[in-house]
Formats: sequence, structure tokens, C-alpha cells
Amino acid sequence: MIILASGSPRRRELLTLLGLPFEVISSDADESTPPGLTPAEIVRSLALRKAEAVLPSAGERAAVIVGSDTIVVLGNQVLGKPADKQDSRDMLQLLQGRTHQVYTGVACIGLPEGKTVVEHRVTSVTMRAMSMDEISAYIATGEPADKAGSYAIQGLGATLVERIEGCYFNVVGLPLSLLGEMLSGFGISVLGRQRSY
Ligand SMILES: Cc1cn([C@H]2C[C@H](O)[C@@H](COP(=O)(O)OP(=O)(O)OP(=O)(O)O)O2)c(=O)[nH]c1=O
Repeated sequence: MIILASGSPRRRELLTLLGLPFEVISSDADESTPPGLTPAEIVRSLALRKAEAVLPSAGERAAVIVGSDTIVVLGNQVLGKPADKQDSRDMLQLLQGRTHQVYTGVACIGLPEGKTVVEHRVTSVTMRAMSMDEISAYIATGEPADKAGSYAIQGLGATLVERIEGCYFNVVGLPLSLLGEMLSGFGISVLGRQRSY
């Protein structure tokens, strides 16, 4: 059994694609990080924190807990989810016409023994140039509200993205090829459907 430690509907949909049974336990882990961490360290530590936050609810059963965190990085600026519409405007102004990196960290904790594996992936995303009016119109759709970097590549935001390099699913919040590899290290085979959990 897999336990997805996430409140994100996107992650739920992505995990469904693997065709494995799973349960969702929403984690309300603190998402603040100390200053000075690299983007990789940020997403790895938050993914692990989210997975660890559901440990008390997971009980004694054999299961793999999966936690994940996604951020958008442009140069030395780290963009998480926007605080409000102005924040979204600032983020999209920064991202339009440029290439940024999307980092997603994934943490797996195997129960009951507690084996822990943490990995991350990076995808480069090039966004087309946008006018202020286009940015305002996109924000008015409501789509940017709960997304890192204020866009959703899987939604209307697809029309803003010119090119990506790397895993598409990493941008949406759960890199499925990485997760498949990690799960096989816990005896869960996505393709062969052999499960020891
Ligand atoms: C860049 C990008 C991000 N996102 C989303 C994925 C994540 O849900 C969100 C980043 O925020 P996260 O803090 O990674 O995740 P979350 O708070 O939504 O969910 P939880 O912590 O409970 O797992 O941004 C998209 O859906 N599409 C995109 O194109």
C-alpha cells in the first residue's frame, strides 16, 4: 500500500496514473525553510518533512509513505505558491520570456522498518513573453492561486509554455519516472505489479 502525504489534487491524479492502490493522508507540515539552502535542499527537506508528518497517522501497517514538494527557481529567486494576486503578477512578470527551473523533491518512507529515500528532479521551462494585460487575464482565471510560480502547465498555463527540458510530470508536482524507480527500491513494481507492501 502507498500513502500519499499530500493535499494536492494534482499529485493524487498523477499517482492514479500508476494504477497502484493508495490512500491519501493530508499533511499540514510547516513549509518554511532556513535561509541559505539550495533549491535541491529545499525541496528534499520539505518532501521529507511532509512524509514524516503523516507517520503518526500511518500506524503499524506495511506501507510506503510518499511526500513531495515543488518550487520554481529563476536565477537566485525561489518562487513558491503566491500569497495573493499581486504576488502572482510579480512572479509571472519575472517568468515571462525567460527560462526557469522547476524542482520537485520526493521522499519515500517504508514502514514498518523506516527505510527512507529522498530524491529530486529538475525540469527547465521556457515561457513565452506576455503583456501585462495577458498576465492579468491569466490571474483572473484563478488558476495561478495555489501553484508554485503562479502557473499550471497542465491547465491554461500550457499556452504560456514554449518549451520544456526534463520530466513534464515533475513540473505538475510528481515526477512519475523517478517515483516508479524509487518505489521499485521498496519492492513495489509499477509495471509488473509485484508488491511486497
Ligand atoms: C509549476 C506548477 C506547479 N503546480 C503545483 C504543484 C503543487 O501542488 C504546487 C506546489 O506546491 P507544494 O507546496 O509543492 O504542494 P501543495 O501545497 O499543493 O500540496 P502538498 O504540500 O499537500 O503536497 O504547485 C502545478 O500544479 N502545475 C505547475 O505547472
